[in-house]
Amino acid sequence: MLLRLPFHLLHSHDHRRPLLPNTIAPKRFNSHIFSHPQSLPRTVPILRASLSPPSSFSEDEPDVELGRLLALLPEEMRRRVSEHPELRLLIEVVMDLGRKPLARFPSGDFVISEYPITVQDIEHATAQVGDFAVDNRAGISRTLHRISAIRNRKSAIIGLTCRVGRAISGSATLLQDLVQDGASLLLIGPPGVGKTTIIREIARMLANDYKKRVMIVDTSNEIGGDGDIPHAGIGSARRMQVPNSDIQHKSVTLGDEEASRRGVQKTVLERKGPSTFSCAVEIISKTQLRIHRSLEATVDAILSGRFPNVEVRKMKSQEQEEILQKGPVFDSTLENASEIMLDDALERADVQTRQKESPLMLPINMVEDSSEHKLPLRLFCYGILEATVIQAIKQLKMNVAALQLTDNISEANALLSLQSKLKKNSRIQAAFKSHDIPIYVTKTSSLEHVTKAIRALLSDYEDGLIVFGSIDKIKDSEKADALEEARMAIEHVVIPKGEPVDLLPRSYQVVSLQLDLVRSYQLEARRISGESDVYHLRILPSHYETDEKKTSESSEFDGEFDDFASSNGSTNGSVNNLDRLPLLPE
Ligand SMILES: Nc1ncnc2c1ncn2[C@@H]1O[C@H](COP(=O)(O)OP(=O)(O)OP(=O)(O)O)[C@@H](O)[C@H]1O
Repeated sequence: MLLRLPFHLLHSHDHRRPLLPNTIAPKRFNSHIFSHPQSLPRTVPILRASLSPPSSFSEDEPDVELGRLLALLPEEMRRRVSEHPELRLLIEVVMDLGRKPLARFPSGDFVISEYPITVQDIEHATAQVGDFAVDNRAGISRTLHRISAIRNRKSAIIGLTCRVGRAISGSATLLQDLVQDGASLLLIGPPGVGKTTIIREIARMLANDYKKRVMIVDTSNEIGGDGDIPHAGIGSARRMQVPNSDIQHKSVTLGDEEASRRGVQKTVLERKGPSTFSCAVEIISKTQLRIHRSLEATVDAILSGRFPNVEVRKMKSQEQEEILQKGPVFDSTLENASEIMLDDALERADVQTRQKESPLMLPINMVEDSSEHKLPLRLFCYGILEATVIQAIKQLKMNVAALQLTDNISEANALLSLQSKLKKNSRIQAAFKSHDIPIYVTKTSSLEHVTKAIRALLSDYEDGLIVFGSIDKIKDSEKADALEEARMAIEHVVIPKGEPVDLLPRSYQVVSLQLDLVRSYQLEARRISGESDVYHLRILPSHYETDEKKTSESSEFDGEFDDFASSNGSTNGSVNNLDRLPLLPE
């Protein structure tokens, strides 16, 4: 099995790339590579694993392993943490120079000492761990603990995060069938959600339960533990250490240089070929996952602004209750698979954080329905009261969710207008015509006529005469290009340099997609009309106040109808002949 990040999803830890409105990229993605020693490029099938633990699993008693981590602390701090009632659930200890040390538990942070961390405290800790590799991580021999360093500008260590590592049998239970399918899996999740733990467990299952020859390429010794003898948590899998993780990642990472080159040239990143991974797993919490069975379809969907189809998997609540009743289990001494530590509060916090932070993480309710999700028909009304339309919808006894009113042309699938009003407004006609949006007119705005109009419109829709906007007709690659161009401009110029950027000219619909992306970064943009129905977007940095912005605010189209009607000079005069519009039967 090969676990790697695909080109289009892999970013350095601090890159943020929201692709959907109201979401921010996860803080980081991690990758680990497993490969079969005899046939490196091929993926190795992962078979269904039984849940029974291997006979010999634990390197040492869990308390002994935890003790090795606590030994990094000065004595008084060690005593305070050891007395904590949730000691066995300890997640990590944070020691930052000049600050009070913290112990992180699922229930929250615990201040270990009122005295700030000194240089001596940090030296005491670092003296007991192995060498820090280029990724700034070190371990403690024959344990799964991981120590990450923060350095100052002169490279001296000024902060440590001491993460407790545990081998947990059953942590990969929810992925059994995927493991069995043998597909390449991409695991995505925010820090500390349990990716490493799952990968370790998959390796153990493969090696011990299925007698596969498994080689773990262990980037920072997180999976097999530090030292030359791997931790028992990987079972009989073998482990290959990586001397320089920089080189390993350069096969898979889009470097900053390359990224800025692309940004400057306004070329784009798109899915050029098949993904390395057939399937992706978003780890929402220790008890909940989202499966993207076709990673390619997910990426295509997100790039084109649609919601991907996902499968949500949760541990059964009964199982959770049993676990909670039994109490959390600290380490690999688990007797059966259901004994996985659960903490409700932690889990809820995980879900909430992720909904805010990740481009792939969609609101739960949206995700769960996404496979049956049917888009509503969006109607732009002109010269007809909204109340009349709503009444008509009621009269037709149709599902209100199936038809929505919009005052944004870029979203509309159809225009319903009073004939006399439309005749007088050539700009609206031209705007709808240029966007290839069908126009329906009624002679009066009475309920009867409006109802008939909507009935006719719906029947055309069902017959396929109205499509979901012409945006659907645009090639996915064009949408992907445009979105990537906007993202690059935002992340490489607008945000870091505080400068406005003009994007390449695009069709109105594509510019609308770019505008949505810009707004998801809480930035503003102006849609500027060019020749023959071509527009381009100018992305403005936050707090960008110039005469140009003020002028553009008053004169350029920002997607709202009124602005458009008053400013779209390019379509002025190209009046559609109203007589050729479909006039609804009275
Ligand atoms: N199923 C589980 N039950 C209980 N504890 C778990 C479970 N999975 C992981 N943990 C614990 O949660 C902590 C974080 O796990 P892990 O290091 O695997 O996360 P990660 O996603 O790989 O983190 P990072 O992104 O920071 O490398 C560890 O202390 C681990 O022991």
